[in-house]
Amino acid sequence: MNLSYAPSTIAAIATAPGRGGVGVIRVSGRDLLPFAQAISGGKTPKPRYALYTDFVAADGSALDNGLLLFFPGPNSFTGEDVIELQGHGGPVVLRMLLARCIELGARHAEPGEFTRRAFLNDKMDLAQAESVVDLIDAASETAARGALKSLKGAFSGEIHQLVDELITLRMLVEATLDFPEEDIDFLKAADATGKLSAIRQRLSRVQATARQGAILREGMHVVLVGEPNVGKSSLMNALAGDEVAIVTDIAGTTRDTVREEILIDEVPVHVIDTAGLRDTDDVVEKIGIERTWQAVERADVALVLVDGREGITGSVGTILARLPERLPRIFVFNKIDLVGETPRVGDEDGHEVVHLSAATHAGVDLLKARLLALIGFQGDAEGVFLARERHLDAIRRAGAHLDTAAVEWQQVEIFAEELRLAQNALSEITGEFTADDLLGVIFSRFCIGK
Ligand SMILES: Nc1nc2c(c(=O)[nH]1)N(C=O)[C@@H](CNc1ccc(C(=O)N[C@@H](CCC(=O)O)C(=O)O)cc1)CN2
Ligand SMILES: Nc1nc2c(ncn2[C@@H]2O[C@H](COP(=O)(O)OP(=O)(O)OP(=O)(O)O)[C@@H](O)[C@H]2O)c(=O)[nH]1
Ligand SMILES: [Mg+2]
Repeated sequence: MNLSYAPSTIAAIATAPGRGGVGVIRVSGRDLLPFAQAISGGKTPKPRYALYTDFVAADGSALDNGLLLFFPGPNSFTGEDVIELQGHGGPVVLRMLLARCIELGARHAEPGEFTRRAFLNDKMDLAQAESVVDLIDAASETAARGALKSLKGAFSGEIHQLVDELITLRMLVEATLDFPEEDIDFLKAADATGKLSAIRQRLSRVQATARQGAILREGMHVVLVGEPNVGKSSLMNALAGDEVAIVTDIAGTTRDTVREEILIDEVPVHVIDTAGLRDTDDVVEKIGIERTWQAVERADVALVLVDGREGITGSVGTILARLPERLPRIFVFNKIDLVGETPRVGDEDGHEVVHLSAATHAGVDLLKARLLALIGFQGDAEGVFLARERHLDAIRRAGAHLDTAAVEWQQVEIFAEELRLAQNALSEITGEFTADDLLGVIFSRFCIGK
């Protein structure tokens, strides 16, 4: 498929670093039967059956014993011959086995190279290859189930269906290009715009599902900001359900940023507690406050905490002035227990507010629900397949081309061109229309051995 691709034999430890019951080395390449015979001391493995054997060094001495699996291509994970050595899971043993594989002519696999080969050999498309990593990295059960759906082709199937419908419509439109006099009547008779709008609607449904999937995968970064002593660390602990940050009544308790990943309804949320913002001469506190601003730069949502008894004061205004305009924020009126208020959410003076008590946890659930709503998570993860920002971007571009096509359909050449561009954008998702350098970026983010 790709001529620059030279299929040398690659090998890597496939199991996680460290000690484990069993450790697996994976080897992929062409014609690996001699390799299997060499490492097993002359045995011939039966394809796809476990062979219990010594793994032997060049001098015939045993390096380890374990199970050898031989998957002759194309019926393997990569589509090439694959050998698995399932040995004892110690780092030293595995290093010795890997060194032996290198001695037998393999080279160290690059990150993602096994999956890349699976992609290049048409064992899976690009969205499926990406879902392999997403499955491994899944932060929640729902995310893992969604990733497996994508791995099994649910997302790719939706995209292929859309592409097929686009191709059918394009054939119709391109055919009329040959008969310019009757083109518009012809397109009307064939209900080209009706077909286009059906495709647009299907795309919108896929987009909505993919968006939920991307949220499940990527989660959000929430930063807690406010003046000292308003209860940021207390809220951090309430969200985490654990004493992760130090709480005292001394202003300036938190000096460094404290991070914790929590799940809200299966959505991974990275919560960042920060040093309270004020003018100070304390050198350490100054550095802490600098870090607060750095965390703000990278956040998706800011929770601006205020003491509920004081509300949004002038010094809060100074903080707000420095928040990036793009950053969505929720004002948290904390310590309502001290004034006997009940928790509530709402819109006050154009600000989204939540009144709660970090100390008693009253209202913390309301805050969690607002956070999910803010990033557009709809709570129902049933049927969601995992997707990435890259996919959403491609879907958005395809949608924009379809929208232009719908407006310009009477200019048949533009109509045809916009349909073609929409199809290309969608094909980037499955990798039929993807530049090599993008593939490099995608696979380099895999771990070694995958
Ligand atoms: N031991 C082991 N476990 C593993 C993997 C592996 O590589 N080795 N996997 C690595 O990710 C995952 C499973 N993925 C796999 C995907 C395809 C094939 C395979 O042999 N496919 C052939 C035959 C299919 C069949 O018999 O139906 C093929 O596609 O032609 C194997 C593993 C998870 N568990
Ligand atoms: N009654 C009551 N006290 C609270 C509440 N939240 C925090 N506090 C108290 O307020 C004080 C300051 O809380 P922290 O969570 O350390 O405040 P902070 O914003 O992290 O402060 P710095 O780290 O100094 O910026 C502590 O004595 C907390 O027990 C609340 O909801 N109700
Ligand atoms: Mg604190």
